[in-house]
Amino acid sequence: MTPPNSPVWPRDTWTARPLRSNLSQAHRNWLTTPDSLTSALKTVCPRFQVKILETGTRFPFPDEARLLKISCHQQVWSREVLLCNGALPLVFARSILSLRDLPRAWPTLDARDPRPLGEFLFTDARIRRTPLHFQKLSLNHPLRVRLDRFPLDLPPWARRSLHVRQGSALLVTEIFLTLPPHRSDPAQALSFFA
Ligand SMILES: C=C(O[C@@H]1C=C(C(=O)O)C=C[C@H]1O)C(=O)O
Repeated sequence: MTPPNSPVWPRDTWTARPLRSNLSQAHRNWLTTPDSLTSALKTVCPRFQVKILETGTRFPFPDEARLLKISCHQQVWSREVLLCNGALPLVFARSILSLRDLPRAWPTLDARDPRPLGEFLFTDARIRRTPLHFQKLSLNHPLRVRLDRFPLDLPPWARRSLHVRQGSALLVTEIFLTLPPHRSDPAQALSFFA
């Protein structure tokens, strides 16, 4: 079921391995960065900051509702931000969580907290993260529509994973708008294309 008067929603084509596509090695490496994206960005962005775009309760997109096993008509806790280096937006990030889980499993989660979610998602031992999945967003994907207002100079690949705490899943989706400054750490040499 899709919300009333919604556009035609794209197929759900999330995959555990980005397909061979017009992806630069640098873009692939950033897309597959394990652990905290915030931590990785801070190593190359001297003026790293989170710009909160929107917080509140929203309807999930169909491919989000399917992953969270909820209805599209069930509102979720929602937070959308830009991860920036100074005034330059690097990553658009959208995090959603079923409202019924919020107080029990995520009692301290505050959508308006100016700190990056990554600062506690990767420090709380009770939170388990699922493997990253990827999708090249079609033009009519609702996330792509969200990006229309920002400069996008990369192929529109998104990554997402669940952060699970006490059985409740926070879905985090991220899209790189432009590549951060070059990283020289050996981790960047990682490639998931066997
Ligand atoms: C999950 C992380 O947190 C980042 C920060 C977010 C925020 O502050 O809303 C959202 C998604 C991530 O880009 C991370 O650092 O990996």
